[in-house]
Amino acid sequence: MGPYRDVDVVTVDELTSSKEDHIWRSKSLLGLFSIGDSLSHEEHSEHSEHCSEEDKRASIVRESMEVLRMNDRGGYTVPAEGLYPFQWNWDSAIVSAGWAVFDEGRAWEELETLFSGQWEDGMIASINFHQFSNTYFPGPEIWGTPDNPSKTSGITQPPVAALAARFLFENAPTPALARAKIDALFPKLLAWHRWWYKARDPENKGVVAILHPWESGMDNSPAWDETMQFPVDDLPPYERRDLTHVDANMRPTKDTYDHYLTLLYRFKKAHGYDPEQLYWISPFKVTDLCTNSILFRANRDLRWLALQLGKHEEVAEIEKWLDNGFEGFKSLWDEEAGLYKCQDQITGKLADAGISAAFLPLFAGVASKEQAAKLVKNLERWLSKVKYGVPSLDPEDPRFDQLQYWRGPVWLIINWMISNGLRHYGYDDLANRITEDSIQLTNEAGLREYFDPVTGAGCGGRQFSWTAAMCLAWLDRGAALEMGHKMSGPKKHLE
Ligand SMILES: O=C(O)[C@@H](CO)O[C@H]1O[C@H](CO)[C@@H](O)[C@H](O)[C@@H]1O
Repeated sequence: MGPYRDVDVVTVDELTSSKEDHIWRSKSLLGLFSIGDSLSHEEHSEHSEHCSEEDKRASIVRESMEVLRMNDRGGYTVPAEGLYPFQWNWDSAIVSAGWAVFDEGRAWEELETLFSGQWEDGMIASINFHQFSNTYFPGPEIWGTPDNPSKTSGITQPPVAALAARFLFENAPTPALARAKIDALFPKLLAWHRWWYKARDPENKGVVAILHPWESGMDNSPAWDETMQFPVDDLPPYERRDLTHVDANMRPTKDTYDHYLTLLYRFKKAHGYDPEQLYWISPFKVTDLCTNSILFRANRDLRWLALQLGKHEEVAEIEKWLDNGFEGFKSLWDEEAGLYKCQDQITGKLADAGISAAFLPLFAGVASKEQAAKLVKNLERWLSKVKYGVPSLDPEDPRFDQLQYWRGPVWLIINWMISNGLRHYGYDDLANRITEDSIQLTNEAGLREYFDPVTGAGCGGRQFSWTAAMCLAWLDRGAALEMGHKMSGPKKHLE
């Protein structure tokens, strides 16, 4: 039994001693997306010297709501028109928190639609293909998963959904609705988490493997440069669509795409995406920090939900995952670098790249105070080299590229997770710097997919759903709630 049994936020202190439970317990009462992380609307007013800044944020809130409505395809939200025309897994989970700020019913619907594509074995795929589109490659005809026509991709993405479900449940203006929704959703969330351990940790390492860079969500990260060295197969000719929407210098190379597709075709042709086989045959098998940090954090939130629902057997099952995960994370710590690293499960080697996911164990709550101090030292060094944090790669790494997708630019969803983690460990000043940078980036460049950490320019897709959701649920939550309140009449204030 873990010492975290009676508290609702797990930190290393709670896993190793119960001395500081009361501190974390009171912090946790502040809620998930708002753990002191956003300045409230009032604080914004006090701190803002210029009225125009406030007006700017009000217009960003309006635009964020419009972007979600514009990208709404009826029950699900596409990440961006044209570039990503289907329902993506972790995008949708983040986006549901954005909807929750002004449309409670629609927020639950986002998660329900995501789980409507759940595989029999519990997996939630990286992409749900609800409607036809020819603006994205590879689409359903290429994936060819066992459903005919293919309803989903054949791989997964970081399990953010339990975090989002807790956020929706805990902050629900209509508790009875939330209870009914969570009663139905909980078994599906649990089945997905069980799938992770069964399909991706059959050797009981405590940490799970990803089998494709697309599963990490950080698709083009230098952390995969070495692990992607396997030879590519003879591939059917293919035509990329991403380059018709976004500059080639912001997207992965042809060689990288050849590797992505080699994995896809091997998984499809030889093994029909059978997870029990994929784990053993994939030439790419990595312990990814992003996935594992999110899974650990999601287990904490799933445990919290299980406690609310009185599901004690399930609580015990989840606590076992947390205990094993805590042990598993130890193999990912690089003491010399003072960073967590991804690990190649085939060679056992830690990746040579320091990536932004190195700081996500703070979000998971799995780092010790000593490890947190070392991470912070690295983070401060990174931030001293760029104007806007947090770059997706150490700016002193020779591979750093301020425009290339996941090889330098800033993503707001990662900023939120890092700043949230920093606050848990008491690094409020650093968390504020990241929050402020995120505000400046959206002020200057709008709701872009990602941002140049050196110039602040917007990159990738425009009117991007998860960036809009991060403004609504994190950066401008106070203002968004107020605006939502005016639009839809009185409802319970969430803070
Ligand atoms: O580039 C792509 O085609 C897709 C493949 O899943 O990934 C990007 O785009 C997806 C949609 O926003 C994200 O979920 C991923 O994390 C990544 O940034």
